[in-house]
Amino acid sequence: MTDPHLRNPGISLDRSWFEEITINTPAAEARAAHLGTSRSLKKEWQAAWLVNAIRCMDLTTLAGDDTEARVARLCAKARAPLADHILTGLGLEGLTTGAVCVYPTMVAAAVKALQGTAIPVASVATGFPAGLMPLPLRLAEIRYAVDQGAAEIDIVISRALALRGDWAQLHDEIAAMREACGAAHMKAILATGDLQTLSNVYKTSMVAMQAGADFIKTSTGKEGVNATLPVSLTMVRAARDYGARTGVKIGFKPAGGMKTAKDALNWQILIKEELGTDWLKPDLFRLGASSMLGDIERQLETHVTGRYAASHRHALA
Ligand SMILES: O=C[C@H](O)COP(=O)(O)O
Repeated sequence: MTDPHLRNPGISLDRSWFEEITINTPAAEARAAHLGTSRSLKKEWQAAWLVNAIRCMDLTTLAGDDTEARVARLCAKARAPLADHILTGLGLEGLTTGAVCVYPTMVAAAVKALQGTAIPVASVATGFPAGLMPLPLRLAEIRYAVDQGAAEIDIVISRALALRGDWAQLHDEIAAMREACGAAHMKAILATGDLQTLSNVYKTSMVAMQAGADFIKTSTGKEGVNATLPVSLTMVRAARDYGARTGVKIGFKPAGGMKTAKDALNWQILIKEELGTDWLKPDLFRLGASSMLGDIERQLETHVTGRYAASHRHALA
């Protein structure tokens, strides 16, 4: 993240901010469906929004067979996300992704591969993706990733605490994680596919922000259901409510299962309509995705050349 001042100091747990809240699921679903159809973007605007999606992308690899060589290739893509002729055709230079996101043991390789750039390395931590490790080990993993050079830490919350409404312990855990992050910005992954209701999503979002999360993030990419628009709407409204009470701007990161340029547009429309254009920058918005860049690159190539490109030409990410 480029602006070190954009931090959320957090506050003590205050249940009155969320305890009485219930989210009307059909209304949230209807609003989300409307967002996807409400705008038809003109070609130039569409290209500009797709370029912005790249700027805001946490280009991710989180696979059991990750290697330093794969991470190095991913970092090369983060440095130069579009082929030269597309970049030139768009009249751009110096475009990079928002960050690269990897497992803790891959942070050093990513830092090395990104030397000489301002691209931050984000690391998942705290027993990603399930988070089912003793708290001291989860905190030690954060410190390890920071020590390796991660500038951003994507923690996972304890779903069991959220599901049984143990907000005090959830707040304490997340606050301890925030402290372990030190200067690294903290994104709190709620794993919303595990949280059962949108009301739980709202409450958990609020507790994570009260505990000091700089960003709230939907999913690990490993739950049965990952980023959806109704869940995202619920989370950004919680972020808006937290901002109205505290004056602190919280970032939002949808992640998991987003693969298309259309997804990139839909989520940006959601952010613009709910939080405003101020949020459409890497300090406050990230798209977490391992396989969305290829489709965006194809769409931008079509825009520049007027011809549709075959998918094999943009194989990585
Ligand atoms: O944080 C990012 C997600 O893990 C990426 O999920 P994905 O592989 O479904 O794009």
